Amino acid sequence: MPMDLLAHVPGDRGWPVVGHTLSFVHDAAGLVERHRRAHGDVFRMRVLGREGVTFLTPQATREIYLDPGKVLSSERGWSSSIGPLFRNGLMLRDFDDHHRHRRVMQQAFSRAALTGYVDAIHDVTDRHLRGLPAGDVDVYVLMKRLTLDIAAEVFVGVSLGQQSERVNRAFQAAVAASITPLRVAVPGSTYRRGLRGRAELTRVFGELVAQRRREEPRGDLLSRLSHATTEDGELLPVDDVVDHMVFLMLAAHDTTTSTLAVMLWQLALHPAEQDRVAEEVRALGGAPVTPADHGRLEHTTRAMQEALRLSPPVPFSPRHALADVEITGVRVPAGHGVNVSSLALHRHPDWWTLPDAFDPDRFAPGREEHKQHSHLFVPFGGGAHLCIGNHVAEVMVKAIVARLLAGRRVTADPAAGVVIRPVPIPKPRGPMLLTVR
Ligand code: HEM
Repeated sequence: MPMDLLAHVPGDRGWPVVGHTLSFVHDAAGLVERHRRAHGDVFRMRVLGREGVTFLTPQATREIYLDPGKVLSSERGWSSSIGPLFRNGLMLRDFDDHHRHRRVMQQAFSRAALTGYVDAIHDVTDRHLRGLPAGDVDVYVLMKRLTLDIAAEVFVGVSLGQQSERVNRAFQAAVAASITPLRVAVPGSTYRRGLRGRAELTRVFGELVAQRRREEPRGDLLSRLSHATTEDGELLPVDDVVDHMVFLMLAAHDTTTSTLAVMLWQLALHPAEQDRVAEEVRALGGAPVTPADHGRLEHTTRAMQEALRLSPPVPFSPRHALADVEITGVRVPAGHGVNVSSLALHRHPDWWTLPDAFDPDRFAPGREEHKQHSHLFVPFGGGAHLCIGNHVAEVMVKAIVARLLAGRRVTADPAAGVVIRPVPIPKPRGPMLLTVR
């Protein structure tokens, strides 16, 4: 029997072969909470074939994200779930290679680029929501369509039109495949559908990158990335741009959809909070939301933070120890996983008042619960892999909420019993119905 190198870490190895994977997929929050209650803030788990240590303290989160010894691989951490499906994306690169690609990609996330995206986001949102009829609507479905259209027009620079449904299906198949426990491409399997979806996305983006390179640079993200250059003044190979774009769709689309759905749902359940947001967004007078407006939209900002706290779109950040490492004094031997969990940290009872309650004022001056530690509230991660799209996400979420709530009111039935499955990216298990008036 091989030596158990994690014997010093509390916890167990779960079921034979699958470990804790099934509980993780079906109830990740419950699984982590059960482990926390039984073992404290550091415990072992075995998920999707990776055996590792999960840390639930902000200090450990800081040490893991900053990784001063450069021994924690994001690529190896993420590849067991999204690897073949979202290969070579920025999060699936490490150290110098990651740094080189991130510098190139940064050109598509500069302040000037963001300014260009703002108007386009506003236009698509306006077009979508202008004709929204009063009545019941599934807010998750509505937001998913809207963010996909934004991704198509603002990021890809095309109206995907008839291709839109196919691209969306291909994309969803790839996302679903990323957490399926059965990771072999047998006919009819989720994993095989995912690999086919990936192939379809590669084809569509391959054609688009070639097209952008034949054209003059334009304002969309794909064009910026297609024309971005390395320090030596060279363009990235087409395959790299395609891999980055497919990954960006993953990183940008379901994350903002989930944030918007949770935020609007909570505002529907909390009319007084909705009033405060509505008053602020009406004061904008229909102008596009820009990064400069964030100061004026303080209630909107807190409501967004609270949605990100309760339902972080990236609930876990897995890493893989390439060498022996000590995190907050706990030894993790080389070859094992290391997990950060914003999902658990954001509701940790030692740090937050009534952690399950929607209470945006916990972020307000005077309380600022999130400031107890630099790495307690980490919806966008930290360190070298900090979300590159955080400003885009913020503008997008606020622009959509502003457009929706400036002239309308949303309500929801508190007894509807909406349950959100947190992994891989939060999604309601059934309809998430809002009544729009
Ligand atoms: C509310 C929305 C979003 C949330 C909560 C979010 C969260 C995150 C988190 C936590 C990470 C780091 C994961 C890790 O270290 O393991 C990350 C990385 C990343 N995000 Fe976001 N994200 C959001 C929206 C976006 C958008 C809109 C884009 C692009 C337009 C984007 C692009 C990326 C990219 C490219 C990375 C990888 C960065 C790197 O490895 O250097 N994200 N995101």
